Amino acid sequence: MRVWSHRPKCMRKSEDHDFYCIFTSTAFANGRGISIFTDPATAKSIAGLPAFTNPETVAHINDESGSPFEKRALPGRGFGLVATRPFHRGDSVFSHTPVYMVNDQTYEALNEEDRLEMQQEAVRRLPPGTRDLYLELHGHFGGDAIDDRLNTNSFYVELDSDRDEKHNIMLPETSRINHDCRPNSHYWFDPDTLTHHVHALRDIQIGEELSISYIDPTLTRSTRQAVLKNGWGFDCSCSACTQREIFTAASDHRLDAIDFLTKELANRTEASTASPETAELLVSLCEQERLDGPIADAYTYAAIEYNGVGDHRTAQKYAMLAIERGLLYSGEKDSDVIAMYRLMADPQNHWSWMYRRSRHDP
Ligand SMILES: C[S@@+](CC[C@H](N)C(=O)[O-])C[C@H]1O[C@@H](n2cnc3c(N)ncnc32)[C@H](O)[C@@H]1O
Repeated sequence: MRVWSHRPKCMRKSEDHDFYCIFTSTAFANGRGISIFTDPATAKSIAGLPAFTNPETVAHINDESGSPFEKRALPGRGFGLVATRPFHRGDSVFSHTPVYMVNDQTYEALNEEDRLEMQQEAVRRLPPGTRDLYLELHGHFGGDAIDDRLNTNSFYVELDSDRDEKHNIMLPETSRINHDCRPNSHYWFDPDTLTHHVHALRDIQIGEELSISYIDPTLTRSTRQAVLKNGWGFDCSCSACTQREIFTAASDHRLDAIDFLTKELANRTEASTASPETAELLVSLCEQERLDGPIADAYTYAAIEYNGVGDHRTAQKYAMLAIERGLLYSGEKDSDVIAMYRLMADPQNHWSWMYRRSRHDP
């Protein structure tokens, strides 16, 4: 069966470069449609994914009937999404398929003028309702309207971790969620079903704005603010950015400690001084910093460290916590989440069993 609804349109910079083409399916995801600007080999592997070969996997993904939130104009932040019913931690907010995907390599591989022309064609080929969703998005930088919306709203994803295949994807509904450095929601992308899932990271009250973090929330305040200003053009006024100086200094100090401890825990050589206490301190700092997503990594380190010294019960406790939080933060296919399922089921046969012991034993 033919996958693409239009004949792919291809361009390349010169004969020394590869072709990059627009591949469109107007039927994808029950008629939502998708345009993909990538190389032919990647398009071929995308066309072989369950998202395309088994349309049922994405037939109901973008259904927002009965959505527990509404789009509202919010002072100083444009539009945002506000909860209309309470969410518990772990509740699904929504899931969507991208309407446009663009390979990162197109910036290198095509002249700027050609790249912009191709993007315009990619959006033009979408079904009218989907095209409108794209065009209605907020643009921050000015210039080419399609590119401006891409730069303001896209999410960066890896399609295949074994290949250097980075793509920016556009999800118009998810792009309505504003930023907070201590967000109440987080997302992850399933490359097999081409589906982007958003979940509540903590309980959310009726009337509370849904938020995600656009950046690494473990950065210190001045760095977070600079990245947000450069990348999205706003001065962050979230509670972590606007607390009194003495609280900011304490927060930055904790964030520096989180960075230091994480590096120590990631060091699996005999030279590492990491221990269960190191991991406990990391967990505690993440709690104090309200890092409800990154704490998944701290739980993972704690499980490994406890298993590394032969305390399998505490290792299993942290593995369970890592799974619960990791499913919200990184998804079920994440390698750490999979490793924690394995450790939970059989700690003594996990690679980490007693691995720190060799450091001390003669
Ligand atoms: C991905 S869009 C988010 C939705 C956007 N508010 C809208 O109206 O479509 C990103 C843009 O939203 C605004 N924004 C997001 N989070 C914000 C925040 N915490 N404070 C102020 N503006 C924010 C900025 O203009 C940013 O460039």
